[in-house]
Amino acid sequence: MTQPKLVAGVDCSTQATKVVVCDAETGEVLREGRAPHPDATQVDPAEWLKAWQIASEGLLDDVQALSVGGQQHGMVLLDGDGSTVHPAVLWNDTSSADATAELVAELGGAEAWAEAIGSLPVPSFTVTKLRWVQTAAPEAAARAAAVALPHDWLTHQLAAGRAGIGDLTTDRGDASGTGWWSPATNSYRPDLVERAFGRPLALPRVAGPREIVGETVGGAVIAAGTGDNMAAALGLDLQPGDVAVSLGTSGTAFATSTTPTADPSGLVAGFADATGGYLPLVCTLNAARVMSATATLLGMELAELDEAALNSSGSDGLVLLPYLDGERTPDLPHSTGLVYGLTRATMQPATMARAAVEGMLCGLADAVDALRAQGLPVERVLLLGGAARSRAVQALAPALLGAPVVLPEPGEYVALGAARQAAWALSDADTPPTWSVAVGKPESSILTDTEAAEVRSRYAAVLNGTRPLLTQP
Ligand SMILES: Nc1ncnc2c1ncn2[C@@H]1O[C@H](COP(=O)(O)OP(=O)(O)O)[C@@H](O)[C@H]1O
Ligand SMILES: O=C(CO)[C@@H](O)[C@H](O)COP(=O)(O)O
Repeated sequence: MTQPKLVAGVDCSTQATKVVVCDAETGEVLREGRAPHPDATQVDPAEWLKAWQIASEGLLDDVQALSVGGQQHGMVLLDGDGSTVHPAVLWNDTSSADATAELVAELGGAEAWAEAIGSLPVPSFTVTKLRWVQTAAPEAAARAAAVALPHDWLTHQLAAGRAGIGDLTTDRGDASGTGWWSPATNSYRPDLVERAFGRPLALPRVAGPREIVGETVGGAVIAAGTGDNMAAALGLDLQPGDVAVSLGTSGTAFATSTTPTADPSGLVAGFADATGGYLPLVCTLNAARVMSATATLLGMELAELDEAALNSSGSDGLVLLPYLDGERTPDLPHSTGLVYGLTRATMQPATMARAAVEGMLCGLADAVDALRAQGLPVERVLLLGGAARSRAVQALAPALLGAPVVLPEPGEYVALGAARQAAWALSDADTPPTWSVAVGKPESSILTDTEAAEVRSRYAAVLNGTRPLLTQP
């Protein structure tokens, strides 16, 4: 019997590195590993390499191809020898809020940015971090010769025999989150790097969707890799009419598109995908960790919080704005969380648990509405990420998101998408291999449409009523 060809996919995301090894033909997952990352918004990239070594230990011997999906936007600054000159500044670090405002104004406002790169930069975007580092760490900035993203950097470490920063590679999907690459024209805007940083920097070459960009010391070929959301879209085989809602560290809502978007409101980022198309996406800074932080506050395990939220009779007017790490959508980088509506009746652990889950989902419901406003059809929502395992989330999501919800069987869809890209690179086909994705039904809904509309309208009223407070540094 012939042995199946094996491919590996890596997800170097915010909280952990995850590795899956799959049958290249069917996508069946044969082995998995994971290792945590430090809990910080600025991280030495060497930590990702360590996590990769632990997560992939003993998994890769007979693997023929691999690919890296990575958290988007993180700024990795390198000197001429390829050494890092500053800790990587991650997508959820909001230090560049003032730099963002400066850059947006300098280019001529939101419309000008939407036209230039398909997105309005918020502090997550790498371009704003380039401006910020000039004043926050001028010595490091002075030594920088190249800028890369987390997946570019890890790919560079895994590729044997690369000569230096001139050999760095990226892909369309991840490049579209930098703020200096245009999905509509498929090209870099080096002028925007110079505007932000005051001088040019070497940029990774943008590889094609099924290109091989190197080889590991073990002889496995390395595919282009991509941003984590683009990899998840590939892992889910997202089709027109599908919207993925991912509840990991970030909350994201995204859909595939054959045409680029350019939303000057800044709600929808006009990203590219990993297949040659586009991936309009809305991202919040606060998702799964809203639930874990609320569990800590209430002295509960995550499973107890989930049970309490599910069995609560309702939030009874208690609203939790979940902006625990500041917020990106809505664009409120200086905001903090807020609880409104406390009475003796609502000041109960179960009501608080319910309000936390509802608050997190209301942010994502606004995200799905923003995609609708860009003309994207929302025929069904595929719910994924760590917090999609929560029964309360599953039971509240359909009514709050206003769409039928399906649950892809639990899995690491970013790593799976990266593995599918690796299998594609290994083949000589024009399209990625067909891997089936089994979907199941979520818990039964516990909110009527009328109740969901009330929850969302209270959330909007508290947000709008407190906006002046939430915008203050
Ligand atoms: N049953 C659950 N209910 C709520 N949150 C969960 C559950 N299981 C895992 N999580 C949370 O999911 C998060 C990890 O999700 P993941 O999608 O892997 O994130 P990331 O890709 O950003 O690292 C953690 O914050 C974890 O606490
Ligand atoms: O910034 C974005 C999307 O634009 C985030 O989605 C990051 O890509 C991090 O993702 P997770 O670690 O939460 O998966």
